[in-house]
Amino acid sequence: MDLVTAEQMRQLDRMTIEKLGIPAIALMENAGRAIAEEVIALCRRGGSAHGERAGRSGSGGVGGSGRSGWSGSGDGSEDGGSSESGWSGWSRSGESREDGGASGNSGEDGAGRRGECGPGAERIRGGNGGVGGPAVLPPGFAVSGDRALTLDASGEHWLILAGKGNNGGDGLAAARYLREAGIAVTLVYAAAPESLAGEAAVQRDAAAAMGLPAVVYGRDVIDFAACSGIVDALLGTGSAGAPRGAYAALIAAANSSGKRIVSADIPSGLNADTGELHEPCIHAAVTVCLAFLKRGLVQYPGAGAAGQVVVRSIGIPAASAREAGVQASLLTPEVLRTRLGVDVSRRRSPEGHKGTYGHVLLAAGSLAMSGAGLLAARAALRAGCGLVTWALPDKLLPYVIGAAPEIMLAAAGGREDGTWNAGTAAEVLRLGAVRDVTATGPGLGRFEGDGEWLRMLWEGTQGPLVLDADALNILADCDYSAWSCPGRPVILTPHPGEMARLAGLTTAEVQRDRIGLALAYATQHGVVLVLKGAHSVIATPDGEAYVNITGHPGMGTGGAGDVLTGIISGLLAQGLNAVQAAVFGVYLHGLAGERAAGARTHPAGLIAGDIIEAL
Ligand SMILES: NC(=O)C1=CN([C@@H]2O[C@H](COP(=O)(O)OP(=O)(O)OC[C@H]3O[C@@H](n4cnc5c(N)ncnc54)[C@H](OP(=O)(O)O)[C@@H]3O)[C@@H](O)[C@H]2O)[C@@H](O)CC1
Ligand SMILES: Nc1ncnc2c1ncn2[C@@H]1O[C@H](COP(=O)(O)OP(=O)(O)O)[C@@H](O)[C@H]1O
Ligand SMILES: [K+]
Repeated sequence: MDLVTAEQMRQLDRMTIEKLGIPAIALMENAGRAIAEEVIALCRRGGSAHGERAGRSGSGGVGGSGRSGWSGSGDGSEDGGSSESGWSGWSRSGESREDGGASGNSGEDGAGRRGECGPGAERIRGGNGGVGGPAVLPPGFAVSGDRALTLDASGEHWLILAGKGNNGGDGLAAARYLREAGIAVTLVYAAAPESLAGEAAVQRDAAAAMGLPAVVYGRDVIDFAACSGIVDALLGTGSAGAPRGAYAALIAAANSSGKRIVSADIPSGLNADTGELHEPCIHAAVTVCLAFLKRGLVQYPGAGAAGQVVVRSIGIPAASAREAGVQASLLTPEVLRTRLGVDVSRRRSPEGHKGTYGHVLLAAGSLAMSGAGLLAARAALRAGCGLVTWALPDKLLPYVIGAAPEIMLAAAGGREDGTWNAGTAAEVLRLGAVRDVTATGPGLGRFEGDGEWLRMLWEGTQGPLVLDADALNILADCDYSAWSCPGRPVILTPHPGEMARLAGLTTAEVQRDRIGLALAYATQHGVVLVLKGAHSVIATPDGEAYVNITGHPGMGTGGAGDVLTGIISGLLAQGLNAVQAAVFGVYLHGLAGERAAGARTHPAGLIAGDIIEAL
């Protein structure tokens, strides 16, 4: 599933309108219809404002998954839902929605019988809901109605907050479909209706011609208390900066009404590219994202304001995304399989032996932080590599003998107090020369001459090099652009604090636009970059980015990152290339974290070792 910026979205609109000749008003009609269908689906579910949002962030409950409420229907992308890798949160429009969903325009019931359960079909065939329970219909002729746009006996009354741009136009189109579905609507114009132009003005006139009641902010009384839900069509991808004037007032009133809010495209007040929340910003129960997923909807804090995100097709071909230079994707098993060529089933050859699956050299740990090395080494083995050698300071070795009997230990020298020193570089290089991957950083600590130590590894390591934790802090203190590079891949796995040091920014600046920063850093420095944290971003040297949504807040626990280093290294040893290993490693790490959190009495009890055991 592609992730677009507002500018890319404008380009995709233009390409569709100019190259395919699809009129802009047709796209707006599709948008309006999609929004209306999702409102109706929400009404059917009967979700309360807070109930829906609890689903989205349902990670706090016992066994909850951090993405349990995501149900993007995946139109406009190549991704179908797949549960085989625990990806049950996403489902393709109309294929497997459990809610009788919006998108299920097929008149298909939960058992997959076509044409038998849609309200239209029931009426035409005389109904089957009478005394005695559901009748078994004979096979044969059937007709189904437009179930996605039908809501019987609704008693619903929705306010449609409309801005004066195309986002407002989408909302006005949705209002007509809602009215058709039997839902009472009142249009609330943020600006004088006469100020609307283009397609939005066409929608205004169509709504007026249908006799939809309308009020105007600043002129009329707006009764939020009387409505049952709100469509937020104030600001979309054309918004700039914090909402002003009437827009700000309407957003604040909508939020404080406590009513269910369905946002058109993005919650008004959200930066569509970065996920930054302006003040005020709509807090939606559902966001009906049009055509392509906007980057801001997957980056926090924006991801927290969007509620359940549903991506709906409006007639812009999915394939045009690559043509428009879109280089970011949501990480799904489908992307792993098709775009990255990863065997997500992790098949093993029946003839395979430990030599088949590669050998990791891990240079990590020191007396006070030996656990970091142990976690990374064990995680590499659990990721499936054949052998792990853990290089560590001589003085540490006696203390870890037997801690994990599967791991081979190699004393690398170091100081009397069990820490590393610059002189160990030659030994680490010697050990690494006959292994498939070298990883370093967890529990490494800082030491005199560590910059030169890392330079020797950087320039001398022939296989893939994974740097985490203190190795990143060392790197941040070096001008490594001057270091020679033997042409092997480097994977950096910073958390936001480490990223801030690497990029010379504050942590807040790092978090402001994680996708943009990760892409810029990876391409500038020629590295694969894993920017960790909720919705980790993986960026490649050739300018692709992947956003991972597996994981759990319970993973905010010491050592969870060391486990990731081990997993990525273990996958590299098995022959995955650097991008595959980084992306799949992050995905598996998150999945294991979810499983581990689910296995605890409370997810807060999760510790890093649990993630390893859940691999
Ligand atoms: N074919 C198409 O075109 C398709 C379009 N689509 C839909 O269009 C949306 C994009 O529409 P858009 O480009 O018209 O911009 P939009 O988000 O409505 O906002 C612009 C208006 O807001 C105003 N405004 C801006 N910032 C503001 C602020 N801070 N505070 C207050 N006001 C502010 C600005 O006012 P101005 O600055 O000009 O005075 C202007 O009037 C997109 O998200 C999707 O929903 C899709 O359906 C696909 C097909
Ligand atoms: N809220 C969250 N959702 C998903 N993953 C998370 C969350 N919080 C932390 N993680 C993951 O846990 C790991 C923590 O890594 P890090 O901060 O380096 O820990 P440490 O340095 O203690 O090993 C990262 O992979 C991060 O993406
Ligand atoms: K909006």
